Order: sequence, then structure tokens, then C-alpha cells
Amino acid sequence: QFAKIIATASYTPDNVVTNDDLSQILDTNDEWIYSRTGIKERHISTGQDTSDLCIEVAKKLLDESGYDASDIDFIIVASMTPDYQSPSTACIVQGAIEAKNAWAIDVSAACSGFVYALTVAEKMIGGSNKRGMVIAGDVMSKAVDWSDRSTAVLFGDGAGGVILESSQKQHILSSNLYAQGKKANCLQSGKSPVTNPWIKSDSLSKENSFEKLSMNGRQIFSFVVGNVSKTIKDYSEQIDYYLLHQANARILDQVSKKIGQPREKFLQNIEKYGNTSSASVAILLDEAIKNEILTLGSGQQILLSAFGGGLTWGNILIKL
Ligand SMILES: O=C(O)C1CCN(c2ccc(-c3cc(CO)ccc3Cl)cn2)CC1
Repeated sequence: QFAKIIATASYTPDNVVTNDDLSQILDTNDEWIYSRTGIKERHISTGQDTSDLCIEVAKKLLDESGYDASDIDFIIVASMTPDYQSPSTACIVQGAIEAKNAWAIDVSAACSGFVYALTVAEKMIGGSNKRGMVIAGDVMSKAVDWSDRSTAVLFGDGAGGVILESSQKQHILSSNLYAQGKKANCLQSGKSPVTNPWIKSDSLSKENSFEKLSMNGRQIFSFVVGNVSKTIKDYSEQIDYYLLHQANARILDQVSKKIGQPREKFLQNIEKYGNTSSASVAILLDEAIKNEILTLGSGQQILLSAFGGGLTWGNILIKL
């Protein structure tokens, strides 16, 4: 049983924050941010949580596909900023759109979330699972430390997703997922403290604080250029477009050079959204479809490649 993408959608909060806006609240400036990351602006929630962004995407997917919520057999949400540890954000979405026949689960793979979730979803298609929603969403603005200029300027809020449907023809030609847990401390966010009556807590304030995002950018950067390039090089002769996680424009420069592929094959929208973590590849895919660079059913071959906290990374080769 194969699977194919039959609809794509994305959603970002209306509130746009430019680099100049950030220079009003942080010791930073447009020149530094743009030259080092390629980011010009990002969308920042004014109160919407991750489930709200994902619900907007889910509603768009139903509109675009013409399916009713009751036609959806499962919902997988990828996020590193879920509304709760429980219930899953996928369950909140399931309830909101009344997808009464869908089971629901969250996937936690940081910026690799959409690629991980799409791979899991493809394996679930078959039998009674004919149609699934795969939505990646992150409200990174609630995770970042807004006093840390080295990370606060990098991230944005957003969500994107697809409907995956069982198909007689093969469209997802290969997918590979990877992890390197030894480098778990390169990107951390949201540690929940262990507290109970049997633990004598010395500093109460530390105990209950929700750990804000911390990132060892240099380590991740070199990890990505090395490992990601190595794992996508083998596909190169058959790819029309590369859709890489939008973490940093310099990454696209370096990976394209390392694998000897034209830079213009590497789609980019980081200038508008910043790093939306799990959502970035999903938003990039939807925008490429909506502006007709990519067309469902065209036979175009694309490589989705995402990398980030975990450390995790993953690649999916898709024939549209
Ligand atoms: O040039 C500078 O000083 C700084 C150097 C550090 N930078 C970084 C470093 C790492 C990332 C990053 C993050 C993730 C997580 O989504 C995944 C993959 C990457 Cl490569 C993004 N930016 C910004 C410019």
C-alpha cells in the first residue's frame, strides 16, 4: 500500500516582527541578523498556541481536499512546543475539527518533526488507515529566552501540513531518519523540573522555572553541514528541488556547495518566517505548491531534509 500527498496548507500568525522591531527590544540590528541568518522578519503569535496554528492548517486542508473531518483516519502533529504534555496537540486538533474517526498522536523531533511525522504517517497508511493529516506546528516565541539575542532573533511561529492518502502508485520513494542523542545538549527547551515531597529543593525559584531554549549554534551548524550533506549526496542526480529545514540561509549555501548542486534548486523562505522549527519544511512545501514552483501529480522529484534538536535529522524523497 503506497501513500501520496493530496493537499498541502500552512498558517502563520498575522503579527509580523521585523529585524528593526527586534532592535527596539534587543541589542541587535537588521544588518547583523540578515547577514548571519538570511532572516528579515518573522511571524510572532499574539496569543495563539501551537494547537490554534495547527487547527488553522487542518481546516485549510479539509477545504482544499474537499474531505469532511470524518473522512480523516489519523492526525499526527509534530511539535517541540506542544500546548500540553497531555493531552497531545493532535488530540486538541482532532477535537476542534471533530475528526471523530481519527486517532491522534504527537511526534517530538524538534526541527526534524515534519519529516519524522511524514515518514511515520506513510508507514501507517494501509488497512483502515486510508487518509491521514500530518501537521507540524511550533510557537517558538513561547520557548525562546527573549533576553538572549543570540537565539531570540532566529525563531518564528508557524504551522504547515499535508493530507496523505493511500495510493496504488508509489510517491514516497525513500525515507531515512537519523538521531545522535549524544548531542542532545546542543538544543534544549522546556525541561520540566522533577519535584516531589521526597526531594529537598534548595532554590525554589529554579525548581519551578520552565527552562527556556538554549542552543549551541556552532555545534549544530557543523553537524548539519557534515551529516546532512553526506546523507543527501546519494540522491542528487534525481532531484528537481531540495526543501531543507529553514534554519539558516548559510546552511543552504554550504550544503548545496558540498553536494555540488545548483543553489537555486534549494528553495528558501527563511527571510519571511525565520526558523519555524518543525513547521519550516511544511510551510516551504505549501508555499512552493501555492506559487506553482511545485505541482501535485506532476512527477517532479523533491527531497525534504530536516535537522535539529535531538539531534535528529531525516530525508524523504518524494515523486509528486
Ligand atoms: O553567524 C552567527 O553568529 C550565528 C551562528 C549560529 N547560527 C545558527 C546556528 C545553528 C542553527 C541551526 C538551528 C537549528 C534548529 O532549528 C537547526 C540547524 C541549524 Cl544549523 C541556526 N543558526 C545563527 C548565526
